[in-house]
Amino acid sequence: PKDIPLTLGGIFPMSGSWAGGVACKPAVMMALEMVNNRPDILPRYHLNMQYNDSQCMPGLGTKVLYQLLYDKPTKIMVLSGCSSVSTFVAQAANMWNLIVLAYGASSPALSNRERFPMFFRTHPSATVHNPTRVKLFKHFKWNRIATIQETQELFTSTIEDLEKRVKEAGIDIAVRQSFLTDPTNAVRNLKRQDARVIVGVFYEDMARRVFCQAYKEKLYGKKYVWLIIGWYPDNWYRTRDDRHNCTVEQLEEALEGHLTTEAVILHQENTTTDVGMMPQEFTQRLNKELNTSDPSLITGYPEAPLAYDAVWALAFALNKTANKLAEKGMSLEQFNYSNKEIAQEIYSAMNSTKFLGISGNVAFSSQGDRIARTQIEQMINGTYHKLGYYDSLADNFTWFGTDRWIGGKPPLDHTHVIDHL
Ligand SMILES: CC1(C)CO[C@@H](CC(=O)O)CN1
Repeated sequence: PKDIPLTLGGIFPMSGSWAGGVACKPAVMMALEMVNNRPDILPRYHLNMQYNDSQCMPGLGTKVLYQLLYDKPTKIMVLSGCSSVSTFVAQAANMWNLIVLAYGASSPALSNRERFPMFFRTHPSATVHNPTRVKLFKHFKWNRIATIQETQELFTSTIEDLEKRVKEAGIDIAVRQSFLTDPTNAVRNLKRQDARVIVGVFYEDMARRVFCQAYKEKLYGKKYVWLIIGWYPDNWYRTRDDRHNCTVEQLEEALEGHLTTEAVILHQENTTTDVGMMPQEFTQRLNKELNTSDPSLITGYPEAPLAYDAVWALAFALNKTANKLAEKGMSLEQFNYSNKEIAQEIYSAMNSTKFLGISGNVAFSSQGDRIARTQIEQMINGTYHKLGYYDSLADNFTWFGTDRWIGGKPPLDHTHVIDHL
């Protein structure tokens, strides 16, 4: 019987810059219930969780971690959300030999085994877009690229990673612009420097200002292509926003034809998974839990599969560890904060994670990053259309050929003589 308790620590952002805990906590609870009902997984153990709210703030998140550490019983692993909190929690928890598993952290800075020796995340790093961007540059023979970014660490490290990858591919980032809150000059400079293929990385509120400025500078249409992030909420450009003075129609005109990349974090086929239910069933049950008419308006709803799969990842890893320890006459309940040996066993079990979850295949890179597929879309007549997928691990590029261009063909990456004819 599952009568030995194992307790997880849970840190959830219930408010703040990314309140993803609102949808991710229910997903975690659902997974715990499912795992605890599986006699074949951790047959002797019952998984419990003590948790608290970080408000997506690193200081409060750290305080929550210390409370979890000092409150009995001993925690065996910690689940975390926001990048800013995970950056603090993953460094501190390591001092107590705790693995940290993040379901909502996208910052590229977290891909660093020196700083975060026992960190894993089911949420892909923001750099997951970059191999796909390079694949698109090659597909369209674009060798001269421009970038524009909001000055946030998340976007700075994403562009740095992109620069590394384009250099390897013999592609040149000829124009780089950044802005803090007002993109006017940055967009104007893109126009002056004849940017044509433009990668833009910023949060959605800034995206509205960028494209209002792009409209005014006429930095759109048949000679240009923008590649931006695909995880903004649908109709993000229709949101009322007094920080720019463009109409929705003007934004739509500037946005026509742009491309987006985003990680696929919900398994596309409704097939059986290794995690107790099919994707559609998960969505139905989560919608019921969240009890709202439009769950897609709840922050963290897209990431809920990542939180659900995080619990299964740790359950499979703890199960593997329990079996390994039994061979040595040891057991999981012997884990404590000064026991490196058991922590090392859990770490290597996490490293070899591989299962089909609600969010698709779950596996981690050597730096603990989620390995994920990306999907490519294009805005055509105001709505997003799927253009293809890219799996960088297998270098598998699926292209539907459904891309449509204002000038009837893809734009060139720089001025050609024929432009003037
Ligand atoms: C795709 C997004 C919105 C990126 O930010 C993540 C939050 C974070 O990285 O702090 C959540 N998921």
